[in-house]
Amino acid sequence: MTTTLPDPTKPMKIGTRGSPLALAQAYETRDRLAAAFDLPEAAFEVVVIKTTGDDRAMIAADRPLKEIGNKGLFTREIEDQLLNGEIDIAVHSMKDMPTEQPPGLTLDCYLPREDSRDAFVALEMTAISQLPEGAVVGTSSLRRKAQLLYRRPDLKVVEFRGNVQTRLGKLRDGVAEATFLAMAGLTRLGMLDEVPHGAIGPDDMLPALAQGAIGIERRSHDTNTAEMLGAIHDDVTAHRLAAERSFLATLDGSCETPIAGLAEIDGDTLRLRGEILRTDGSESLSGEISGPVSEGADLGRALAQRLLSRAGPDFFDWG
Ligand SMILES: NCc1[nH]cc(CCC(=O)O)c1CC(=O)O
Repeated sequence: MTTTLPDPTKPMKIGTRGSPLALAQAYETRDRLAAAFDLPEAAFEVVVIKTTGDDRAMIAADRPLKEIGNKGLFTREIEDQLLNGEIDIAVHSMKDMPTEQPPGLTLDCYLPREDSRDAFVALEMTAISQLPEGAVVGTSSLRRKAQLLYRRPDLKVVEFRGNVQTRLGKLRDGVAEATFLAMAGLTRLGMLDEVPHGAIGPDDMLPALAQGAIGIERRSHDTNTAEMLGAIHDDVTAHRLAAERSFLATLDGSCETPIAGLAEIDGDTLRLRGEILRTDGSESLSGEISGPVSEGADLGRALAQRLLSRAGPDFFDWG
């Protein structure tokens, strides 16, 4: 395929956070674009942008994410640079993306989705069921905490953040006996072999909506870039995310609310499973819906409304 870069005299600027996982996602995007258009690496520049979510003081290790108010926490500064024209595209983990984009920006390009499952990470165990009575588990995810306590009310959950090495260090130091990571993150970092883990299938625990998917955002009027992104866009991922993100949007959730779900496609049929929980894990409501692949967004809304109608008036009192 041939294309003109937004400005053929300058590299196309790919904006991303600076974490190892974010960089791996940006390089994957660059490599797919380079391959699709037979361009050299030098035709692209990866631009690292610091976000509020990367600010260590803001995100003190023991401060729960929900206190900080996380909608857009990892995206706002990147979107500002995109609107300013400092970068041409922004690469995001879809699981961290608010369900609506700011005016002027469009997010409709998805790379083929990686493994959507969670990984149970522990030094000598491979599944939640192996945790001894009363064990301590580290996670900062409200969803994982609620799902875990719903299954195992005997466990104790402590705040746990940091990169993969930091977390493994904490396990070795005995801060917790186990933690969770996304399989997609471990895979993209090439760390599946060095991190002891067991994959958690969706029948045992549903992942976060959009987990494992990368989305690429652009300026809405930048038709040249839109055309380029079309070459690396994955339609199957888009259909799955249409269902998952409309489910999430109807529940008005974000990555840090106890909502889980997964859409899968078999032939012409899309099957969406979803779960909402109380933060303390005392109650869980789950359900599923199936229908034509092309009606994913309607299915997501319908499943969300079904769960909402079953939830008591104070179910969403997430404090
Ligand atoms: N909320 C942080 C975050 N956002 C995306 C991923 C992993 C990669 C992905 O799900 O695409 C992670 C870390 C984790 O959950 O282990």
